[in-house]
Amino acid sequence: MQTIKIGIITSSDRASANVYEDISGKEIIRTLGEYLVNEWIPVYRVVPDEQEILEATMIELCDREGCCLVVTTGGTGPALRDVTPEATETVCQKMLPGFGELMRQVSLQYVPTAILSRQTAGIRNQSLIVNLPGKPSAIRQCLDAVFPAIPYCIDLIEGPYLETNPEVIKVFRPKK
Ligand SMILES: Nc1ncnc2c1ncn2[C@@H]1O[C@H](COP(=O)(O)OP(=O)(O)OP(=O)(O)O)[C@@H](O)[C@H]1O
Ligand SMILES: Nc1nc2c(c(=O)[nH]1)N[C@H]1C(S)=C(S)[C@@H](COP(=O)(O)O)O[C@H]1N2
Repeated sequence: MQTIKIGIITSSDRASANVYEDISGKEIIRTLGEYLVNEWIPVYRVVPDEQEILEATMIELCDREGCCLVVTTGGTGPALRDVTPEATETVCQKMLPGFGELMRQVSLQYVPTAILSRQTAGIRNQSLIVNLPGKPSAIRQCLDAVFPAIPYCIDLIEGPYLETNPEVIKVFRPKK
């Protein structure tokens, strides 16, 4: 059986320059490790907020590394250098706007500035790309909201069968 790979991309000028430690990317890896019962390998990159670098990194993780899922953090806001949603839209053939809609709705329970995130998700070939905000606390809040739909989404693009620990998070697969 093929190894399941999941990509994690942190888009942050300061984390990529080692001004601060990348807590958010590591929190994605930790959270997915709690959710999944499958064996999986993280493919982790920390890059500056540069659209070309983000696009190249997403393409590398999807096409060359064969990640079925790529989760990004950071660069989703209105700041001049925030370009993660643009990079995601450029590399994806199909967008899944429901991911951003749900994550913003859930995040509003925590911060009124949740509406400032343009986070989205989309499909590139057989990979699902999901954007999360940069704040470390946003990672678990957003993943807990959307992860129940992710394994079925990956089934639909003929990726690996993801299984979770139901005591941590329950996934939903409509009965065939
Ligand atoms: N990857 C990360 N790891 C740890 N803390 C982060 C990370 N990303 C953001 N933060 C924290 O959240 C705050 C707001 O994040 P935001 O994404 O707006 O940063 P930013 O101003 O775009 O800067 P940068 O791109 O250099 O991270 C940051 O000031 C930092 O304290
Ligand atoms: N759950 C959650 N969502 C959140 C936030 C947060 O702290 N928690 N911060 C908001 C803020 S202040 C901004 S500017 C946007 C974009 O953040 P980003 O540019 O780091 O991706 O995410 C928003 N969404």
